[in-house]
Formats: sequence, structure tokens, C-alpha cells
Amino acid sequence: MSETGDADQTNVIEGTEGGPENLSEIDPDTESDVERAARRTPPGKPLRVRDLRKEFGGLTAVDGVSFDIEEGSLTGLIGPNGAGKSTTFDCITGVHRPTGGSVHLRDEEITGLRPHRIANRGLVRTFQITRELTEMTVLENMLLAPRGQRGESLWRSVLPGARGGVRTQERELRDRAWETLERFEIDHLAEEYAGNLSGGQRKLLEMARALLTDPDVVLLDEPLAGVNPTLERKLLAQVHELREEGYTFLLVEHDMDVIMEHCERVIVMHQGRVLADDDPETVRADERVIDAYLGANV
Ligand SMILES: Nc1ncnc2c1ncn2[C@@H]1O[C@H](COP(=O)(O)OP(=O)(O)OP(=O)(O)O)[C@@H](O)[C@H]1O
Repeated sequence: MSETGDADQTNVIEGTEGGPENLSEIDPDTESDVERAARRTPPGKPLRVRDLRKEFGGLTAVDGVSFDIEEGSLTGLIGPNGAGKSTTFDCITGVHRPTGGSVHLRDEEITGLRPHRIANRGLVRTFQITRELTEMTVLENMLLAPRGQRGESLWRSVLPGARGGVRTQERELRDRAWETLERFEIDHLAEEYAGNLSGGQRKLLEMARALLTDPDVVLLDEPLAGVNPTLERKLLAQVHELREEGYTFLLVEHDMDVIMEHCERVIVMHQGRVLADDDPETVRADERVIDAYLGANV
């Protein structure tokens, strides 16, 4: 069965789909096995992006982006407005089907797969809590693992009809939901409607939901927007702790101080391309980066 063939059996929880372009996978290309092997991720680099492109009509939003992400790292992805950061995230996570290039997660090519398929393989991103989800409690948000997360397959396996151990799996899912809420110190809010949470608490919930399914690689999309300094410290401390446990993070964040202080590596995008990819100090001193930011409406 194709990767997209059974997608409709699941409920759409969030608007992560990029439209008709997601409905099919990228056509198999004609490259040789040797070329294909060269694009796979080497050991210690769970995510490899090669020559990624995305065009919207006549506009090239992502123009040949390549990078590898190190295991257990916190890498920042920055760039002025319109640089192509979100589109890159969307192409990696299957929200958009790339126009060209490839994405590998460990040994597997995930280019053009639908978001939940990619999540099932261990790459997730944080999603904003949508309006429907604000009308559910925090715990319900956790248990209703959103489309595009590994929990979906876990949840499906506890539905009637699944073979054996249904209660055990359901209990495990609940236990993990509680543990994750405790980890982010929002377990006391479990019965609260998500809509009643503060901006910062919602960000913690978004992160908890992404982490619920124990992913390998987590893409954080502006996790600190609207977060007060106390919660910001808490969130960043969690990210560092999780990193030490082996999770790998790629972070899009507009707060440059956070990026420079917390990431060991920074990828700078400008006009759809990678302008610099280095440690924070080197990036900060890079004339091309300074020019790109000075010339842009950041
Ligand atoms: N769905 C779309 N249709 C058409 N153009 C798009 C679409 N999404 C993004 N773009 C365009 O692609 C370019 C890159 O946008 P993108 O949102 O990826 O940049 P960004 O670096 O994330 O910017 P920001 O920091 O402002 O969020 C921009 O010119 C944007 O207008």
C-alpha cells in the first residue's frame, strides 16, 4: 500500500496538511544506488537535508537547502523574515511536498511522505494548539495525539479491533501522558481547558504533546513566542535536559539572544538559501549574516 493510501482512516485533528500537493509522494527518481547511499544520513546524524527546494508558483521559497543535524544537538535555524525557515520546516515534516531535493531520517528517505507517516518514523514538530483543541482539557489534548505525531498509531492500536493488550496499551498511553505533563510541570492543569491556559502554558503543552510519542528528532517552531521569562527558562531547561537524554532538536526562534546562548550550531537562511552554518560566535561575526539582517525587516 502506498504511504498515502490509508491516510484517510485517521481523523484530521489539526490543519497540518498543505493541500493537494500532499496527496502523492515524490516520484521515484532515477539515480543510482551509489548516489542514493550518499544522501543517507551517516552515523550520529539523524537528519540529512539535501538540495531541498520549494516553489510556490513563480516564487522560490527554498532554493537548494542542505544540512545535517547532529545527534543530541540543539541547532538553531534563523534568518530574516521570508528567508524560507517555515517552508523548510514544512517540507521536512511533510506539510509541503518539496519541489526537489531529499530528506532522510536515519537510513530512511522521508521526502514527500505525509506528516503522520514522518512522525511515525520519529520526527515531530511542535504545533500551535488550534481552536478545537482549546475546547478540550489539557489531558484530552495529550491523549488525542494529533495527526502528525507518533501517538496516532499508538492510539489507533488501542481502538476496538486492535489485537491484544488493549487495556495495557491504553494505560501506558495515559501513564506517559501524565509523566510528560509532570515533566513540564503542567500536570496540575490536566483538567483545565487548554483555552484557559496562559500563552506560556500553552507552549509547554505544545512541547509536551510533541514529546509524548518519544520522537528522535524534534522541530521546535518558535517555542518561546509570548512566553514570560520564568517559563522561558523552564522550557529551555527542559530542552537541554532532553538533549542530554539523546533527543535532537532543530529550533526556529526569532529571539537571537536565545539562539546564540543556547544553540551549539546555527544555520542562517537568507532568500531561500543557507547563508552560514557554524557555531554562534562565527555566525555572529559573519559579514554576510550581518548584511542580510541589516538589509531586511527582521
Ligand atoms: N503557501 C505559500 N504560498 C506562496 N508563497 C509562500 C507560501 N508560504 C511561504 N511563501 C513565501 O515563501 C517565502 C518564504 O516564506 P517562509 O514563511 O518560509 O519564511 P520564514 O523565514 O519562515 O519567514 P518568517 O520569519 O517571517 O516566518 C516568503 O516569500 C513567503 O511569502
